[in-house]
Amino acid sequence: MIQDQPRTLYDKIWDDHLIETGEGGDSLVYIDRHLVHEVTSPQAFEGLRASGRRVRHPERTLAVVDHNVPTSPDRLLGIRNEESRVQVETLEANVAEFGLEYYSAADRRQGIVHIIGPEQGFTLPGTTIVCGDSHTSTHGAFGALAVGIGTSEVEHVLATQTLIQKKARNMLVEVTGAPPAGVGAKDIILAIIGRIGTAGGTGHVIEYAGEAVRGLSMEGRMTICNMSIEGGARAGMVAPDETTFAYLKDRPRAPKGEHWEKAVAWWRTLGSDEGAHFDKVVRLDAADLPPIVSWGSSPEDVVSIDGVVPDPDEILDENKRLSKKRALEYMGLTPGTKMTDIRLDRIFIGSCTNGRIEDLRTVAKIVEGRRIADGVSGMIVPGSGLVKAQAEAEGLDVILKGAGFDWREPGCSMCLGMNEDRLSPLERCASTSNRNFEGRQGFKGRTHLVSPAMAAAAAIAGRFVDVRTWS
Ligand SMILES: CC(C)[C@H](C(=O)O)[C@@H](O)C(=O)O
Ligand code: SF4
Repeated sequence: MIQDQPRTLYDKIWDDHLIETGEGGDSLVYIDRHLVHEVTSPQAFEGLRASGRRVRHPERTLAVVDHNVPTSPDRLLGIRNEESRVQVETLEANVAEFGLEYYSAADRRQGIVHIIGPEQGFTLPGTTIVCGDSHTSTHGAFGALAVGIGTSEVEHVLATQTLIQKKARNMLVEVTGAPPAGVGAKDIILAIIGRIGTAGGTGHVIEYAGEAVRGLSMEGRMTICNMSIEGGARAGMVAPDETTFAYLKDRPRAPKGEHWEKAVAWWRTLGSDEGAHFDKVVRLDAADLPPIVSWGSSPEDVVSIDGVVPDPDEILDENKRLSKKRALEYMGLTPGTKMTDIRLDRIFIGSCTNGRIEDLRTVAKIVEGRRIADGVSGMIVPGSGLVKAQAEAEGLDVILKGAGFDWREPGCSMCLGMNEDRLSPLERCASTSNRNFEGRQGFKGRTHLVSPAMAAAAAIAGRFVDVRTWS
């Protein structure tokens, strides 16, 4: 390791955690934090049991239920769906057996795994964080190296607190300018994925930089890093700064007193050095970025709100043309249709992409004193119990319910419909989540990925609208 070479944020965290590199580049990396949820952990715990192992560092592990929990007000009475109930009960038995800290559905700190980590100060700059979940990239917003892992790797981390990885390449996404009113983090990341495609970040860790990223709150940075995986990247990161420190200060698991001062001093050194090498660089100007809406069944299928449904016949590559044609068919859309003419049946506001307090404030501001359009139903699922409590303390729930939204308990919910929150076949939904795959929100359901502002305005108008000019 040549220390005087300029290094990126990713290089620095990698070097700090590297234990050993073997043949072919396989490296053993130390893992500081491990988040666990009910979907990807059962076989991992089973593996530990089978080999008679314990969890190496229970204090570095935090477990929560999120994917399978109902979001209805009566959810503590029990889970009706057998599969979901078994998954939750299995996690509960495992955390008890292995002595892990766990937030159950009855705990007000419970929520989506990628929302509770930052909220508790479990997610910290300069750390390595893993979770058996692809959207672990969210935590990179804090200047952490956060990667999603598979179930066998979950077992490996539980048993050893290490992980085998190959070092990825460095990619810089620089977002200049300040976005116009009504345009935010979600539009920025959708635009980036639209530009680079779902494979654009393959083999890379993306660092997001530039004025527009610096200007974002931690919530906005999390939204961007969250969807790095949708752009194919291993992880996404933002160098920590004053915004990061202000967010983390006094969080339950953040360092305190003298330790805090020392930590901040170290965190300040983590940013990429001047002249550090990036293997790939992408630049985007946010200054004239329009609100972005997805039209197809991949997060790269995006278009400006003032655009039209694209015509796949114009695509030269045959495979791509056929796949985009199929996407349009699935979505029930015709090329040339103005995006603002697309009518909606459902609105879903939530998920680890946009289920945080800032998102709910944005929505409340837009819908205050108005009503959801006739024939449209809207559901708001706070990302965690603490987000919900904060929203209620601010009176947002009253505004949202007053507008006709269903105000739910926290969880992943209709982001992927592992609980009973699902679209019916052919229902069209404006969703603040991150994936618009076929069937993602319910069999034959049609998902359009949008920002919280767009979802709110679309709920009122009953169709997509240009939130820059809509009032
Ligand atoms: C269930 C889980 C493994 C999955 C993921 O890894 O991302 C889910 O969170 C998702 O968003 O599709
Ligand atoms: S909210 Fe959606 S994307 Fe996030 S962890 Fe849950 S299912 Fe995955």
